[in-house]
Amino acid sequence: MRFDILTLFPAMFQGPLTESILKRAQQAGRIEIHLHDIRQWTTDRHRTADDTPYGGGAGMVMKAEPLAAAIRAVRAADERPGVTILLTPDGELLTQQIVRELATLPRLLLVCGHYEGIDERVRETLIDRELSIGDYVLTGGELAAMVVVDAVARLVPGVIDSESIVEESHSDFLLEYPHYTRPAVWEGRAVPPVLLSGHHGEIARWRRAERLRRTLVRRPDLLARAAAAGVLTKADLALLAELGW
Ligand SMILES: Nc1nonc1C(=O)NCc1ccc(Cl)cc1
Repeated sequence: MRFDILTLFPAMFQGPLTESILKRAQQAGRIEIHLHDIRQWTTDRHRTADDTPYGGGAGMVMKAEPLAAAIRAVRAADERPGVTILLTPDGELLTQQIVRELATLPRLLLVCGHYEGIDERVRETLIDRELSIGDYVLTGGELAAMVVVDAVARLVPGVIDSESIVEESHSDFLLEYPHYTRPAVWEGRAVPPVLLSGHHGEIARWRRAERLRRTLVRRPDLLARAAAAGVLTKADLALLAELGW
């Protein structure tokens, strides 16, 4: 899978995309990440990528010409079809469902907005989808783009071991079960005995029950979505009834 990131601050991506899992995934050729500095497509001496807003008001707006030229040039750089996404607070809220959908694409172009916004005419003509990583405002779209790359790349085959993807939380709307490792007792707190029992069926039932209980307590909204999606079994519903759901 190929990721193209269009940004005014390519240097911000050193670190998250050049370390650990994403670094290994790139070295293994599972994913490609190309960074593009939007200023490369400015045409004036001052390399102007933003300007004051029509109608007045504070802040600056990203100019249409350089951004549009950058998007068109980057799209043309690879024949694989891609979806062009703007990261912005007023986009569709990113969920694991959307991440899974994006991970099936051959290519993603991520446009990192900045300042007060980008010229609306670029959004109308060149942006396919607008995504937000949450209801808060960042200084720009770069961190959001890193989040999208991280979440999507980890679902690309071969990037992480496939069994941990199957079990992961939010894959079926439910939160994760609690995890433990050695020592068996830490500061007087013992690991739940069932996990040391070797009874794999009981362990699986305990873990499922913990996922349901935690989701009920922490994210009842997700539980409702799980029910609506039909991913709760009769045993789940019976247990949830005991928990008062
Ligand atoms: N929350 C978020 N989820 O995705 N992006 C954000 C975010 O705050 N971006 C800052 C920002 C600011 C201006 C423009 Cl034009 C675009 C993006």
